[in-house]
Amino acid sequence: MQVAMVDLEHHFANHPSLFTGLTMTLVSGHVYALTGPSGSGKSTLLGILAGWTTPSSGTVVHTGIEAIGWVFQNPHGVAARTALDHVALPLLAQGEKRSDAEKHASTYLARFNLTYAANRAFKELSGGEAQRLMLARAIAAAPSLLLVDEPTAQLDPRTAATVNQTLGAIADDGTIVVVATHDQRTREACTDVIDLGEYT
Ligand SMILES: Nc1ncnc2c1ncn2[C@@H]1O[C@H](COP(=O)(O)OP(=O)(O)OP(=O)(O)O)[C@@H](O)[C@H]1O
Repeated sequence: MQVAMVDLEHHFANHPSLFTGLTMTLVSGHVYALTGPSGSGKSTLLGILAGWTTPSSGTVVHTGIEAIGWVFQNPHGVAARTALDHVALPLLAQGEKRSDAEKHASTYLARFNLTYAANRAFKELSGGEAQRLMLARAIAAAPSLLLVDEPTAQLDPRTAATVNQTLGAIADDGTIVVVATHDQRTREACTDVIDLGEYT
């Protein structure tokens, strides 16, 4: 399973290039921090990796990528549903029995330090808990490629730290993870860095 970026260049009509000459192969089990100044094209590159945006030149070759997951900067959940329900849902959708899905969901909650919050409604969760829940839910859906956009942007530094602590373990199942971020500590929690500042 891999995603190969080959000589990518992108610019919007009548604008200069955001990045150029970007060649890199993303592999299973790695968590890539996607960094660069504001406006350098991080979100645009996530869209290119997902296949939503066609690069101006170069190619992205997906090998063995079946499902792509996203986690956005603002957590979205169902207010009255519990944390456990949010993670069990993708497992039920994969055909697991409810009892198995809940057991399995509990292990994902544990991985993101949320065991204590399993039976809390989404609306009762703090920003950091809700963001960790989004990561747990995304991983439970077993994507081959997970794209995460600024997971700590809305969080204070202490809460952000609780999210960053879980990032290292996020690719344990072999998922390829790309995290767009401005946060130095998020960057340090990842295994690799793609710095768009190097491709201008
Ligand atoms: N559809 C579009 N048409 C024209 N310009 C666009 C479009 N989408 C984004 N841009 C511009 O391209 C540049 C890169 O945007 P992008 O959101 O990818 O940057 P970013 O690195 O994610 O920024 P930030 O760190 O501020 O979130 C910005 O100047 C943005 O205004």
